[in-house]
Amino acid sequence: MPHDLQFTKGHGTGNDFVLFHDPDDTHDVTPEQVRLICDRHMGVGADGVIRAVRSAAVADGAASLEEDAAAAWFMDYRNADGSVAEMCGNGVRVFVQYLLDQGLASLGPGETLAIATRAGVKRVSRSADGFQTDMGRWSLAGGEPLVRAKQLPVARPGLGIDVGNPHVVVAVADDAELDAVDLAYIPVLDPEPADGANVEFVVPAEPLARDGVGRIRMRVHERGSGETLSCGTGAVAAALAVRHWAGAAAPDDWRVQVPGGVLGVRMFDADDGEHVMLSGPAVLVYDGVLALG
Ligand SMILES: N[C@@H](CCC[C@H](N)C(=O)O)C(=O)O
Repeated sequence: MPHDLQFTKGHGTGNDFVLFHDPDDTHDVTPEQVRLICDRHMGVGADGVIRAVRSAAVADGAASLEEDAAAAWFMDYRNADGSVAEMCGNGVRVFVQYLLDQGLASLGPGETLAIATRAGVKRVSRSADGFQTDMGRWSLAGGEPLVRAKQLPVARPGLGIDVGNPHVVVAVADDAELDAVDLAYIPVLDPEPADGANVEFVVPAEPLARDGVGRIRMRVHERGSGETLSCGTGAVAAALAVRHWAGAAAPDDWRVQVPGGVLGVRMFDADDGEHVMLSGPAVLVYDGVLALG
């Protein structure tokens, strides 16, 4: 049914989203509507749409409530092409800022807010650069597909990493090669993962670690959204991949420079094994109303 969509535009290091709340799951958007909202000429323009729904109102959210009864809000994330994604690392910080701004949640200093996602419960707290999110466990998954991309002179082996959603990280020769890759074209993976993948192109800094911190430059082609200025889960996958390639001497603290800014990634031991923390800013830019046909 046609209705006015009251939305907020926000971003995390330039990865931009249209956010709205639909507490009782009564105003979901169709894939066509998501494509229109995200269209930078015909709509608002965004890399994705984030709907805030009470966890109890949707099956995916109810699953998270079993994991943590405090995870009252479910982050329903859609890519710009209308497809559904399990998780968005930048999005979850912006989602928390949105919940706070709307008076739907509170988060004092030192407190943690549990957010339901399709990749399980993520715990967010305040940090010096904005918010930090415990992204939980990760795994090497998806093998080592060959990556071909426009203006990449040779096919290079990637590393498949699952951080709740699928990624393939590929190291390129140097900054010039990173700048030259044309991500207006979808990178080709061989073999192609069944559910597709976000593809990160990285250049680790030399020397790898200064002051115990590793530094990486990254560009990304996101599944369902194309090239974006940043990808939080991609930054996590990039740091994990570079540490994997570097071996035992590699640090657990990383700064990942993306076209839209800098994200922090830190690996740490938790009760159930190694977790990864992602930190960065969350900015709300403006509110608006869009007539949805
Ligand atoms: N930009 C996000 C990731 C969004 C989902 C991704 N495109 C997918 O399909 O998995 C981030 O910051 O993590």
